[in-house]
Amino acid sequence: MSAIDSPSGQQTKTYDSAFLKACRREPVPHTPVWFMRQAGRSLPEYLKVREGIPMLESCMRPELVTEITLQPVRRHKVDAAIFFSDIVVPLKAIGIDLDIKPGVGPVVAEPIRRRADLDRLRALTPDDVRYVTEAIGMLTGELGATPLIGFAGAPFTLASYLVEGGPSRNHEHTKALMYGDPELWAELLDRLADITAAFLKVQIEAGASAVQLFDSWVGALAPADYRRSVMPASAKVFRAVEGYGVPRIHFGVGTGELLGLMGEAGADVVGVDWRVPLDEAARRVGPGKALQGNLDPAVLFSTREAVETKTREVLDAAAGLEGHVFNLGHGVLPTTDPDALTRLVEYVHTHTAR
Ligand SMILES: Cc1c2[nH]c(c1CCC(=O)O)Cc1[nH]c(c(CCC(=O)O)c1C)Cc1[nH]c(c(CCC(=O)O)c1C)Cc1[nH]c(c(C)c1CCC(=O)O)C2
Repeated sequence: MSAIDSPSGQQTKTYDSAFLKACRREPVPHTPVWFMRQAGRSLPEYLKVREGIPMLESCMRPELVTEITLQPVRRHKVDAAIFFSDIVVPLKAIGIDLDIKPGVGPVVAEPIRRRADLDRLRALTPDDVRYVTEAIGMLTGELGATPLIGFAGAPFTLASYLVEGGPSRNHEHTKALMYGDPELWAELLDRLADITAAFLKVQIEAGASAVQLFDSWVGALAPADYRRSVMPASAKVFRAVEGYGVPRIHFGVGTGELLGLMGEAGADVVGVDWRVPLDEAARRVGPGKALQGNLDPAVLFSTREAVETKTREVLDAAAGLEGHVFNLGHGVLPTTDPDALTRLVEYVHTHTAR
């Protein structure tokens, strides 16, 4: 091993990567790109290694997690890897009876709706998720200078799965609890904040160099309800990991009206879906934060010309930003042509090279 490849040399190179620089709002050699759900069903090599292995089980096999996490980095040359896991993994790890049903999503056997149900949400310890620590150890060795993003589900989005018992369009049971028993709701979110913070800490201590908090379904709330009933718990998660100095990304869908508050909750980078142009998002978020986004994932089903036009629109809207991480406005759709993603990475890299 030469001096330049020594572990500390590698850490410096990771620190100086375009992705982490953009998160810190420093000048970058090119706009960094990664995709939410970049690992997964859009890749034939993913479908091959996952064959016959249930989703949650695959998250508990460090060698498989390492391989799946590396697949999109190899294929698309993205600027960051995202740890292959799921937002419900820490809940499973503390003993919640749940499964991820193909084509459906997480399904919880006994929903959490009463005070007595809270006892099932015990604290998460690193021992509960040793396979995560092990996988990240393997990954950081393989990734070289490419940063690894750790992640977790935010308290509201986790609560929605737990209270509804599965995916939900209207979140009616969740909102019924939030409006009808604010005290129980606050306790539920506080416990989830502690579990989420513990899960993120495990990932950072194992070597993740950024973290993303997915509050995918929080766009269902009005700003006043978000501020009162959700923001305290999400802010607790961000505070808990502040001292590590790793960038904290905060993402949700349909959050145009919440972008300012989501930044205020404690994020360094605010993720934006495709409904709000990035220059307008920057006005809503205010100074001092980088933005991530925001090409509509469905655009990738269109012609090459349309993809390039829509990509240029995103880059033009981001031109005045201090820090921009290019991403889709939500996850890669499962039937996306992987070559369209590879071309998109190359397009952004060449058209933003400085
Ligand atoms: C809401 C949510 C979940 N999980 C996640 C979120 C937040 C992100 C978002 O808003 O999309 C987060 C997640 N889930 C997965 C990742 C892996 C990393 C990556 O982005 O590449 C990440 C970051 C793997 C996965 N998680 C899941 C898959 C698909 C399962 C499979 O391949 O068999 C993958 C690759 C399962 C899952 N898990 C969940 C859903 C809705 C689904 C899809 C169900 C389906 O359509 O089959 C819950």
